Amino acid sequence: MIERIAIIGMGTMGPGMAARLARGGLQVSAYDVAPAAIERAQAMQGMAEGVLDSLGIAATGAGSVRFTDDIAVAVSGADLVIENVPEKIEIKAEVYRQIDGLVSAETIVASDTSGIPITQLQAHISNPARFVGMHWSNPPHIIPMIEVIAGEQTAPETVHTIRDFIRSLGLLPVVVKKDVPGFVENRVLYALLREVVDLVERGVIEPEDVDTCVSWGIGYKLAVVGPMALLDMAGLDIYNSVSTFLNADLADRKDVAPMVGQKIAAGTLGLKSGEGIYSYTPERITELQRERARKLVAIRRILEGTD
Ligand SMILES: NC(=O)C1=CN([C@@H]2O[C@H](COP(=O)(O)OP(=O)(O)OC[C@H]3O[C@@H](n4cnc5c(N)ncnc54)[C@H](O)[C@@H]3O)[C@@H](O)[C@H]2O)C=CC1
Ligand SMILES: Cc1ncc(C(=O)O)c(C(=O)O)c1O
Repeated sequence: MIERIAIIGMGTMGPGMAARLARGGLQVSAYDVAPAAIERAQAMQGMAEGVLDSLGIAATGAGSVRFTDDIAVAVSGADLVIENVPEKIEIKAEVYRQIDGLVSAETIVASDTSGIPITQLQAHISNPARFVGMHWSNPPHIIPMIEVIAGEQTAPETVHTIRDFIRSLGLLPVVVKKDVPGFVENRVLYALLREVVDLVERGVIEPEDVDTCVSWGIGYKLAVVGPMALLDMAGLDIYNSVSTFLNADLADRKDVAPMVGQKIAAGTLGLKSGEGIYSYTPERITELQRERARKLVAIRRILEGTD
């Protein structure tokens, strides 16, 4: 039974995850190596709780989030540790080395990796049978789908425990059957992102217009009709006809588009640096976060039939 959870890494994903798990009645310990990240995560709890209220997610039991700057305190007695540090194998491996001697043989260690194969990650931990991929989607307190991925050495019961645990929280587990890079969600997303970056780079369309095209075209529709169901809605004959001339013309570069490297070299990373594809003032960032949360909540409530 999972009751005590440690989250290692309180950056973009950790704070919302902590709030959502606490709302499910869990005792959450939240740790980060950077004191500023802990402070920011503490400050964000109120906002995340407000969003959970507006989603109509009632508290099940007396869950809590306790912040600590000591990893040993964080993982002590944990039934589940969720590693949530940057997407670099060496950083994740160092965390596994640190927690290895601190957790029990029963503790499940899960990684929120966006797509590093679980088989590669579990090579760095002494109990790989209890190691599993648990890939949340951003913002994690709002998006209900979580991918569950086994590596070659993950025990089937570890996958079942995490899948059932996610379900018990009222969330939607999707078990990915093969440990492919990017799993499923990010393979689909990155196929789309490669194409839109290529279209903008080639001057086919402006960034604002591609956002309108995707959000109000396929994006809006896909929230209601999944891509496999969409094939039936359009007709497989249409898909076949379009694919015969279009597939050969789609972006297929193996490296990352130069536009992205140029922006990173200029220090323009997106919201976190105030400029990326678009420019943002600090006020606009706060406004956007509120507006996006409000709209995602409204759409989710409609899709769930609660509004
Ligand atoms: N940002 C996103 O949209 C999503 C990210 N992910 C994945 O989740 C993981 C975390 O991503 P983000 O939250 O975006 O990263 P982030 O860079 O925003 O935050 C990572 C946090 O880890 C902390 N950290 C670094 N080394 C540490 C260590 N040794 N011990 C403890 N804390 C440490 C950093 O101080 C930072 O606060 C990555 O694997 C990422 O690929 C998964 C889903 C969505
Ligand atoms: C750009 C990007 N990359 C990775 C992820 C992820 O799920 O790991 C996301 C996300 O939205 O969650 C993302 O937007």
